[in-house]
Order: sequence, then C-alpha cells, then structure tokens
Amino acid sequence: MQIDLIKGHGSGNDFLLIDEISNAYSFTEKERAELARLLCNRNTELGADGILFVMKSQHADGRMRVFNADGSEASMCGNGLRLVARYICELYGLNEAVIETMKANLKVSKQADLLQDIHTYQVEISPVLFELKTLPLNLNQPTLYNERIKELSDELTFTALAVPNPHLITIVETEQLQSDIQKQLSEKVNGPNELFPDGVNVSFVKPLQPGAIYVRTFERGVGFTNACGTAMSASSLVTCLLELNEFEKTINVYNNGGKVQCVVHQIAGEYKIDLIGNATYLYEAAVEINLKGELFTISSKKDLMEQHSYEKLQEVAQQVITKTLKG
Ligand SMILES: N[C@@H](CCC[C@H](N)C(=O)O)C(=O)O
Repeated sequence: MQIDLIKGHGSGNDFLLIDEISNAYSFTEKERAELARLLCNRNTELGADGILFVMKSQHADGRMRVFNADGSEASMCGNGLRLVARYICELYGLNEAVIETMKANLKVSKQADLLQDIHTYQVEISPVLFELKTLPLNLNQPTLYNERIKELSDELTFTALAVPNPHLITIVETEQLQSDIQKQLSEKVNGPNELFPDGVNVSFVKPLQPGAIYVRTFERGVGFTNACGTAMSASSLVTCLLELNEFEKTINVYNNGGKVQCVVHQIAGEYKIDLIGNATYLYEAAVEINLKGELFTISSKKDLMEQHSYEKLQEVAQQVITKTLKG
C-alpha cells in the first residue's frame, strides 16, 4: 500500500499524521497497530512517538485516533490533538473546531503564535477523572491524592488521574529527577503488573517558580518522550490542587522538547484544562509499505521548513531548564 503522511510535533513529541478524510484508505484494526509499530520504529527513516489517524466524524469537524509506537491505542493525546486541530482547521478554513476523540468531543482553536512563525493551537483536555477504576489502578481505595504507593517508592507521593488516558504524577526535587527512579518505576508499572494492568503515563514534576513547572514523562507504549501533552495538563492540575499554582492562571510548562502553556479551570466541581502550544510540521512524505514483510520505502519527501522557527522557542526553554534545574 502507498500512504501519504505528514510528520509533525508538539513540543518535540512527534507523530505521523495520516489523513483518512481526503484519502480513500481503509485500514483494518490490525493494520493500524502494525503501521504504528513499523513506521514509528526509531531505527527506520521515519520513527515517531505515535500515529495520528485523522478521520471523518458524524458528530464533529473531524475525528482523531492515536496509536502509540508499540501499536497500542491511546484514548487521548494532547500534543497530537494540536496537530490534528491544525490539520482540520486548515483543511476546512476554520479558526476553531470540535474534534471527536475516543471518549470525548473536544474544542480546539487557533491561537496567536507563541513566537514568530510558530503555528499555535489550544486544545481542551477533558474529562478529568480521579476514580482509580478509570485508569485502572488496583488499590483498595477510591482515589489516590498525593499519597504513597508502597509497592513503588518509600519516598515519593503520587496522584492518579485520567484525562481520560491514565496518569501517575509525583512532585519531585532535582536530585530525584537526576536519579533513575523514574525509569525503574515506570518500567515496572508498564510491564506485566497487578497495580496498573493497562500501564500508565508516569510524570515527574518539578515546580520552578509560581506559574512555571518542568515535567518529564515516561509514556505508556513509548518510553521517555520529549513531552506529553496530557501529562503536562494533568501535572498542571495537580500543582493547582497542591496550591503550588493557581486555577485560571497561565502555567508555563517546560519540557525537554520546549514549552507549552496550561490553564486549569474548575467549573461546578469539575476540572478541565486548556493546553496551548505549537503544532509544527516537519515534512510530508509518500511511503510504499509492505506490512507482511515489515518493510517500507520512502518514495518522496518534502521538508516543510517550519522547524527553524520552533528551535528559537526550544533554545529559550532549554536556558530556563538549565538555569533552574542544573543550578
Ligand atoms: N503524548 C501524548 C499521549 C499519548 C498517549 C499515551 N502514550 C498513552 O498511552 O496514554 C500526549 O501528548 O498526550
């Protein structure tokens, strides 16, 4: 089969976007998973954290399905949704749209460029669920809010929430970021284990100053990524609940791929988060794929010349991270 795709990123969390609206592809479920494993493999010429399938929707302007690099399907993807938001808005000439995701129809909108020539989009992160059965997390209690999990660590305290993909968040000191605790703990909860039978995205969060945090995430189905949009949103909410940040105020969220902004809303006892950041295209490519042989070749590739503008934001973000984390 031949597929046209766009490679893009949100905060360096990179995806292959496949348009099933304008192209008459018809993938089976098995093929979607196989495509993700084959094309996202970092040892190939493409490589990515996941695939975004952009589809028609009966109820919204478009629909997103996201597959992790290991072929598993995720219910949500914040950085990926910004890319899909851009794609749908540009396809139909819109400034705002509604995108159907696995568990919710979410509002997205075009925003002023974060920095010159950086395409910027805001996406809604909701619903937010704290019931452990929604992740699922098998503990004998209904929720987990800033508490220890004895099987995981004697020193760290965790909050568990689904937005609606599952997240485990802990606030840490610089030394804990520098140690390999996050890797060990994340591999444990993402391998065969009784606590998190479906795995979980694990974020270490370091408050930098009021209104600014650093987040590093080990993503379920991928491993460490430059950034995870839903994780940064969930982390922002947790810092508001812990009174390290304020509801309704912009939080700058630094990550290894750059920076995004989050605003956490509390409306009638429910939470929702605005995630604002780049939607940068790297290149478009046509790919000839032999799924049975687990092979593909790239028949054409065109650089979309957007990364240079993004690198300026990345430089500034790196300076902040280096100054505040490394002293
Ligand atoms: N990077 C994404 C989240 C992708 C899905 C995640 N790995 C999962 O399995 O839940 C984001 O930006 O939110």
